[in-house]
Amino acid sequence: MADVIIVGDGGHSKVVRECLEQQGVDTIIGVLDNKYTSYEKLGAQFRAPFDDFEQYKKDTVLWFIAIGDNRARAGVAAKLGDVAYATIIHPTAIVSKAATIEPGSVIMPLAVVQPDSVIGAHTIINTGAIVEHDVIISEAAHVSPRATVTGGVKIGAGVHVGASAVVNPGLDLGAYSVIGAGAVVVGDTEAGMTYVGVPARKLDIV
Ligand SMILES: CC(=O)SCCNC(=O)CCNC(=O)[C@H](O)C(C)(C)COP(=O)(O)OP(=O)(O)OC[C@H]1O[C@@H](n2cnc3c(N)ncnc32)[C@H](O)[C@@H]1OP(=O)(O)O
Repeated sequence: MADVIIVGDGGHSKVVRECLEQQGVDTIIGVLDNKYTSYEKLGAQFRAPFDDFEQYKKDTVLWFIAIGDNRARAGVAAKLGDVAYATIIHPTAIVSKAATIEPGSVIMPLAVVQPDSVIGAHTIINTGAIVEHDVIISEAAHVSPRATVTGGVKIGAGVHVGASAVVNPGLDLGAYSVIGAGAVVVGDTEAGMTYVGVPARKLDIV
């Protein structure tokens, strides 16, 4: 049982906190977000500005960055430096014993992660998403609700797979590429590019 500080107090944070509470292992002691201008107590927890994070660093505390935007999440991880992170797995998620979930990641309700897959640090496997066998996900990625990543896919850092999208087997998604909601990805994606539709095509850059 560890004390956890959550960074971020938006919609994604609400869901993360619910997952952590239902996991029933660790206890949230506070939430940092720059929407707060000073330290305040809220029941058994505190709220405080994120910019004050240095004063909350302790060997006994775990952190969790609950910010939905992939670049922002990665940026906060870089700022926080060498802290320890919680790993959050909702009790209804099915995670293979042969899968690896790196710290700072969350596996949301009803998600599935199959054998020999690796979920990199600060990654979100959102509600009902499926990550099949042998999928390697780098850090700060997001597989959105009900998306399906089929076997042997490689997902680069910061990739966002939109809700209900499908990624065909063995593909390689370049860092920070974005897959639109409902897309079916049939080829590798270029870093930083956005793909939509069935089959998925690169969006023209204006
Ligand atoms: C818990 C949660 O809520 S997790 C949240 C998960 N979020 C998602 O799944 C959202 C994923 N995001 C999307 O699908 C977005 O629409 C994106 C990223 C693909 C595109 O967003 P933008 O860059 O803002 O593009 P924009 O909305 O201007 O659309 C550009 C064009 O692509 C089309 N388009 C946008 N999204 C899609 C899509 N998912 N499928 C097909 N076409 C699309 C638009 O109709 C538009 O076409 P047009 O130029 O012919 O008019």
